[in-house]
Amino acid sequence: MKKARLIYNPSSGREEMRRLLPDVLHRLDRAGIETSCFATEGEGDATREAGDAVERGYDIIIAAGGDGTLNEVVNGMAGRENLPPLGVFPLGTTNDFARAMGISKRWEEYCDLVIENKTRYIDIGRVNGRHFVNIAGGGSLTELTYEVPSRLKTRIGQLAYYMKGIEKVASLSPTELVIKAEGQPQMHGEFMLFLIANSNSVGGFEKLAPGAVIDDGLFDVIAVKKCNLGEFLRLLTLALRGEHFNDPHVVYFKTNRMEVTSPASLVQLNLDGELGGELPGVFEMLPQHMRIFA
Ligand SMILES: Nc1ncnc2c1ncn2[C@@H]1O[C@H](COP(=O)(O)OP(=O)(O)OP(=O)(O)O)[C@@H](O)[C@H]1O
Repeated sequence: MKKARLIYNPSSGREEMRRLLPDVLHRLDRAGIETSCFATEGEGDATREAGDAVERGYDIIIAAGGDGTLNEVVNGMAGRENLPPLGVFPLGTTNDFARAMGISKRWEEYCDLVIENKTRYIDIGRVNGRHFVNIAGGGSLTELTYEVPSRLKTRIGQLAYYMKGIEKVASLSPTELVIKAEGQPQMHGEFMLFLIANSNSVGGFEKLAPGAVIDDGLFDVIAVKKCNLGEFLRLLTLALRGEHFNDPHVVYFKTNRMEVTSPASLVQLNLDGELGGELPGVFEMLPQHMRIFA
């Protein structure tokens, strides 16, 4: 009998997990996977619990929640020895990672993938001792994802992000950054924002980094140079269609290591949608560091 630890955030998305839990446990148990559960109560719980689950030798860890819960579980696991494969039940509002990996929202199908042990390797990003699976970024608009209150997301879903986005656009401003990336000339200038993508589904924009591959050992970096509000809004609409790469304000390249500093101001980092410290940051790749069921 295999042993699995299911770590779930009961507040994620539309709070579906409580309702699904008995059926999920029954399906896994019938297939020989004995699963115990842990419900998070707040920040840091999923990280602690995932670390414990690796140390206690569970054969499988499952993260059920949004991208924030997944990021916490990955942070509890990454860097440890003998990592078990990770399952991802997408129950959040956006579920960027699950979308990038083609993970089904139908829980029965996903349980069957876990039962059949279908796994693949994924790269993990690291900055200043913290990890991310999907995206790291900083600058204008990137603070949006962690400023939207969880209760609002439960009530109105994705719309909560759009509302906050409209509020934020009014206060767009550039930041002075120095970007040193492996294989690239150093850049020093004013930027609206920078994004370091590990997967190709970022902030609900599926075409923002279409070239990003989850197991190629490389980040896709997109930085937007200083521009005015009209130019920025135009870029956003181009990005929806994946047509932003030829815009003169966009810098795009691939790298496996990058250092970003902000000489003049404090710049917070967004890691998978959550607040992840601040610059300076050294972004490093842990190639094919983990296996996930997908
Ligand atoms: N029981 C709980 N009640 C309220 N918040 C919680 C609870 N457990 C964890 N959290 C917090 O929830 C956040 C993560 O939420 P998560 O990403 O899973 O869902 P979401 O916000 O609905 O989805 P998405 O990130 O896709 O928008 C973390 O900041 C964590 O601290």
